[in-house]
Amino acid sequence: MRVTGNVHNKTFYRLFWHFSSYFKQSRSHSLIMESLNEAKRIAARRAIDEHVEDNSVIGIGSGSTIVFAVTRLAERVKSEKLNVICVPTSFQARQLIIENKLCLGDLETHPELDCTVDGADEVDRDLTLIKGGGGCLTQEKIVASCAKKLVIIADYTKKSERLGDQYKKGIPIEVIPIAYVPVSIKIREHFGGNVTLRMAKMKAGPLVTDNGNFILDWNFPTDKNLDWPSVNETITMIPGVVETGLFVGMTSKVYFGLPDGSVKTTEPL
Ligand SMILES: O=C(CO)[C@H](O)[C@H](O)COP(=O)(O)O
Repeated sequence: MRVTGNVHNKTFYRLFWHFSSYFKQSRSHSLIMESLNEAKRIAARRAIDEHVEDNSVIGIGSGSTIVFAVTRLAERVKSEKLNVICVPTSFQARQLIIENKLCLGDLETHPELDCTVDGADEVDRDLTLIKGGGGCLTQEKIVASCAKKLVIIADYTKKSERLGDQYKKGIPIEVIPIAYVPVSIKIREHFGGNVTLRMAKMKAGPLVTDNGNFILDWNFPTDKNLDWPSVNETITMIPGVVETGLFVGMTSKVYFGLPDGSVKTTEPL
């Protein structure tokens, strides 16, 4: 009887320890998520308040941070009765614009935009960006290239000195499906590093972009001092490459939401 009692006690304490460490971990995970979401929200809000005015055409980026920007934009359009046309950079952005009852435009009717607001996966000290973590880089770059300003909104984890310091998933590159192997080989031979085909989640096979293409993620060598403008140019010239997630010399201003509830802004020198 005593032996059985001890066994029960041990099992009980093991289970107790297991569940309490599980709850501690998931509590700290949700605290981090809350802090990141709050940082995204304040950055998005400031950017929309400072860059959107009546009668403007705004590019709407993709990702999780842009959701906060669209929410704020919808609030302002409603309360201030603003006339704003929104040009999406992805299917997700299009849905956000429609769900928030904003006015949907496109590049055929509005080829010149006042401003594009978008997120980023990483922003280095020169405001060179890695974008495309969500697979929407090509339309994001096209829309940004048509705007007078590209305003980036991000939480504090996206800020880095050099690309690759924070974002470890590599540089996304959109490719025509038949070309994914030769493009991967050429990038590896030219610059080194590792190139992987991005796979879909909840669907067998590769991820297919809004444009019907594939995404390669290039984990570039971090021990070399890569010159991003020339890297971008070289990769873009490889037949089969549609666009890279490297945004060089395009950023007008970055809004970083910080953990203390403030927003740090950075502009090109
Ligand atoms: O480039 C993007 C999508 O292709 C996003 O802007 C980037 O991935 C940032 O996303 P999030 O706001 O979720 O951090």
